Amino acid sequence: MEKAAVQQDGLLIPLIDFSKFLNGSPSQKLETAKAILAGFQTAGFIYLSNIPISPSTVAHAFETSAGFFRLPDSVKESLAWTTPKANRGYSSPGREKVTQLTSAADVSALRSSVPDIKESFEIGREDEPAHPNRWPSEAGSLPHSSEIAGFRQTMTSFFDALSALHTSLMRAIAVGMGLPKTHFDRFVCDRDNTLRLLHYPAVRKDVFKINPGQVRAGAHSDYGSVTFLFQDARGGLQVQSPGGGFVDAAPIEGTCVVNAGDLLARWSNDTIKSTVHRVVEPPRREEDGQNGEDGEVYPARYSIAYFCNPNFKDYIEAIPGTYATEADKKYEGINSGKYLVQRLKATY
Ligand SMILES: O=C(O)CCC(=O)C(=O)O
Ligand SMILES: [Fe+2]
Repeated sequence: MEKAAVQQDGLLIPLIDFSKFLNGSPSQKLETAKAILAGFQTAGFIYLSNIPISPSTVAHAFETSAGFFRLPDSVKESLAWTTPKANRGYSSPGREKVTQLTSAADVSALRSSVPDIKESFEIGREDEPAHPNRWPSEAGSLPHSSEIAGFRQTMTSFFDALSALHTSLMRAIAVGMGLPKTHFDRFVCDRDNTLRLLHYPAVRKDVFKINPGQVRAGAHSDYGSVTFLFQDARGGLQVQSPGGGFVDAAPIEGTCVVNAGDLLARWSNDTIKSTVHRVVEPPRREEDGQNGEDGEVYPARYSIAYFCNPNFKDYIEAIPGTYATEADKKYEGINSGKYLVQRLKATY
């Protein structure tokens, strides 16, 4: 029986040992697949332990990501995110504004706009000539070369490992639904996924007091099929409970969080949930205020998300078994790529 990773206010997010789906007995495989599907159907979120990506690989990806975000702003800006279709490159929405809060004018500007306090870098699949990734130069002669050594290699191999994990997870969902294990293989083979490095800079604690609406990442649901999310030990991720409040989805070492996105909800005829989540300041800890360890500032938080999608060229209509008759289908079929570009256009 799996454990609960989160259990509060009617939200139960299961913690599932993925190795039992990959390497277990036939009955363990089936039971695990059913638990995964049930987690997506009820919470829209699960935690997976024992994924076939080693903790040292994940740690190395985090170190490499931190090196990227230490690059001079001018270098990062030269790699700026361009278009929803390409969906690759660097974004720094509202960063200066929120971390250098000095004047009353700044405060009121912040009140009215409340930008997310985050910067991100998006990486797509490499074999897409129309939209090349925006890699920083790793030339040894550059002043920042030590920050960025091996960046491209590290991120492309992390992308590859996650795309294999995506295929395995979709197999678990297929088995959970009583479909042939490889049902979704043909929908994920193009690897039209996005690896997003996220950095939430250190921020003064009073920013959150002055503006109660301030968050590190605003409430949203993801767009695609599933998202794999690796978070550091800071905390701050919250998931909406059935009652509408937000519940902490605390980091659990050695796990990754996986959530279903809007396109999978639609694809599943709403049998799977795409649940709203956000990132706020870290939860208050016992030691806060006693030894003044963290002082006036919340330390930086890093996370890495891998957004998975059905192949952009694919036509997405209700998965077999999620409807009894044609009249039960809640949505028209839709092209995956078109749907996702529409959604991205609305955010950027
Ligand atoms: O950083 C996180 O923990 C969550 C990020 C997220 O939800 C997103 O980028 O869609
Ligand atoms: Fe998200």
